[in-house]
Amino acid sequence: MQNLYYEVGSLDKRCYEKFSLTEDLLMEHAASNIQEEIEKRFKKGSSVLIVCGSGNNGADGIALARLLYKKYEVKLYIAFELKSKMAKLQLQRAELLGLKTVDELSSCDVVVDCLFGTGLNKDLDRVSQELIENLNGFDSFKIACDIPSGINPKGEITTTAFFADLTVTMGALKQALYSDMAKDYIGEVKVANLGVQREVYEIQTNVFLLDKGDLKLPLRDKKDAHKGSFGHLNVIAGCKKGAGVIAAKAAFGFGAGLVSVICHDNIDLPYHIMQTHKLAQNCTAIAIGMGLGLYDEKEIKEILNTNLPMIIDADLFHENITLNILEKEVVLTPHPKEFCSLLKLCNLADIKVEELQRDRFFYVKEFCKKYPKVVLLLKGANVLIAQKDKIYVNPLGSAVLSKGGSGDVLSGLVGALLAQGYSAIDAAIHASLAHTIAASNYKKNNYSLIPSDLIEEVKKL
Ligand SMILES: NC(=O)C1=CN([C@@H]2O[C@H](COP(=O)(O)OP(=O)(O)OC[C@H]3O[C@@H](n4cnc5c(N)ncnc54)[C@H](OP(=O)(O)O)[C@@H]3O)[C@@H](O)[C@H]2O)[C@@H](O)CC1
Ligand SMILES: [K+]
Repeated sequence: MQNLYYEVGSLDKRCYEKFSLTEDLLMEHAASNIQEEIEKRFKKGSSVLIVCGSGNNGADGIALARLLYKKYEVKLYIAFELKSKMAKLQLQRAELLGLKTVDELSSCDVVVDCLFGTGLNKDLDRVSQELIENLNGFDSFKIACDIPSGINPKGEITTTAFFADLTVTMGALKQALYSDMAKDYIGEVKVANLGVQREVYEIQTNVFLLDKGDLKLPLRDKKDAHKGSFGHLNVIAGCKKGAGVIAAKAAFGFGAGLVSVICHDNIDLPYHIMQTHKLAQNCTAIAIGMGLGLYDEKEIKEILNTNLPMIIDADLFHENITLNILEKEVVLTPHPKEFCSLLKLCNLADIKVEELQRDRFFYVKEFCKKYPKVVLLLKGANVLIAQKDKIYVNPLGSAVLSKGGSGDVLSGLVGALLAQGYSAIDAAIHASLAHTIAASNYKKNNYSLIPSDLIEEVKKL
């Protein structure tokens, strides 16, 4: 798990004040980290186009040009009149070496984007957009300095952005790199050490980036065990019964000792999954909402009123009945449209999906401020999992999962972990990790996954 920051300007400032490091020194490290990445990948003499803007992102680029000069064929392109004091100083240093700037863009082995970094404070004008689109058209290895130009501090892309193969980000990971919109643009992400180790540079944060190593599987280490030791999940199947059946199968494959589906019609279930008409006496967790459709209000109210661990999904995000349980530690797993509906039900916001996607972190924080016990898992290209003031970002998802039924598998996985005694936040985190890692292990064409494939991959984690 790594720390994420909305802004790092204050961390840079802390370096100057607390460790007596200068801006110049930090910038030298920023540039030399990109130099290292280029030297690892490209042999001497390769051509490197460095495109610089007017601020300190541009200054990083000019410093990089100086570091590469003579070993590589450096083409330094200054796109705008330099404004920052450091950019002017870096250009002076480069010119003293004899390094000349170029007036035209031409395709090179490497393109380094140093147009805008964390200082992007307005929409790109036409000139900047065309410049970025031009660079995107080059068949070069593309490196973004700090953040691909065009992504603003919220992670929003209002017009266009640089398509990086590699982003070398300075000092610490920025939250903006992990918005859904940024996902296609950042490429591989490396953090540059700016003169002190990350442990020293970074301060306490409430936003975290999950990685594969964080996954805790429900492995059974106890030898003296029986099926009751691993809980009993009750899945409430609604009108679209298939959703409940998929969730039940996923839960069984992810370690729940017993799984029952509550359904009033006869359904086709594998022999190891039971069908009942009411909650089992020994039920340890409930999964409800997927495929619910029309329902008997009294029955659903009774189920929601139990104090058992619960995962709530899909149709219930459109129902007032859900408001009654938001003071409890339940797991909610909405996709963006369902979350918009929930925000409206809670009187928090009346927004469209596009607005939510522009500022997912903000709306998740607002919701969790109002309902601090709830664990919210907001689906998306990067899943956000939040409780109270903490947000965990799972960036491991991929388009393989963009299929009907994937969400029902996730509900089953969360339910399985709740049934086995995981806390609500741990169940959401580890189910989401298992779900996304399983999908990334799927070897067939990325359009072909069906829920049973996903469950098979979960079994092999
Ligand atoms: N601080 C440190 O210690 C370290 C900082 N480091 C580096 O500094 C970077 C931050 O530098 P920064 O703050 O100078 O901002 P930057 O991203 O260069 O952009 C600002 C310039 O762009 C302009 N501009 C903005 N939007 C625009 C638009 N849409 N269209 C056109 N112009 C626009 C804006 O113009 P203005 O608003 O002034 O009119 C201003 O001139 C950071 O990402 C990292 O790479 C590292 O070296 C590590 C040490
Ligand atoms: K950049």
